[in-house]
Amino acid sequence: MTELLRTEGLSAFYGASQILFGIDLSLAEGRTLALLGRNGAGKSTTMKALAGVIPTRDGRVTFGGADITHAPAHVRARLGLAYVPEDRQVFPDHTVEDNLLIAAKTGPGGRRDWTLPRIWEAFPLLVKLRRRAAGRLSGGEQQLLAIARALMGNPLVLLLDEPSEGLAPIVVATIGRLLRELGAGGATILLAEQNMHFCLSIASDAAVIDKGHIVHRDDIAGLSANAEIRRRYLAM
Ligand SMILES: Nc1ncnc2c1ncn2[C@@H]1O[C@H](COP(=O)(O)OP(=O)(O)OP(=O)(O)O)[C@@H](O)[C@H]1O
Repeated sequence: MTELLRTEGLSAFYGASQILFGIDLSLAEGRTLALLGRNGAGKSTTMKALAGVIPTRDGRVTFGGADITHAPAHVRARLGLAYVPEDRQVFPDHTVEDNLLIAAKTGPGGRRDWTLPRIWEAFPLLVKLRRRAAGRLSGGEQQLLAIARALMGNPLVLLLDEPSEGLAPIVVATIGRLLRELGAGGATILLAEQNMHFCLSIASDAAVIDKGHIVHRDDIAGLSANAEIRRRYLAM
């Protein structure tokens, strides 16, 4: 298995407050890794540090073998790391279609797997919304659009920060189905989530974060079977 993304001893701060304490993660091509933890555990901070939105104070991040520890966000994006933040950040005044077209580009190594027609095929819900302003979509529709927009850049890795958060169960199920299909199609995904149940049929691997430390690693089935870890770190 080819390792695509790796962190070693990653630490990050907000001002003087240390939030991440030596995070070690490894994501291999074609795998979906769920980064699970409670509210405030450090999931979003890890995703921001990987996306280059906040600086890494200590440690090392490599992507496709290249050291990107101090690379700015736009360089990481160009190398094929696509980040979908918790608040989605679609362009509210642009239509769904324009949001997608703005993001269209050939990926690393000339990848062109994702085009507008293929997005319409994979996201049938977006087809009838194509002329609607993104700001007028529901939260779930915006989440789908944000994932579709990330794919339009033909990335190597998707970083998804809590895609199920705050959404109705039926929408969560739609997003779950989509991520499962992407994974089955060979996508490589890092998925930050509080909701382990959402990850069960999507992720292959799991890492549990608590107070800025990785406290447990397993495959997702192993984590699901580990009542003690779930109770201690996921409150479930
Ligand atoms: N901009 C910020 N400035 C200072 N502290 C922050 C900031 N953002 C987050 N924190 C703190 O960092 C810690 C980790 O937050 P983070 O958002 O990474 O957690 P999380 O696991 O993603 O939780 P959530 O599910 O609530 O998003 C928390 O203690 C939080 O209060």
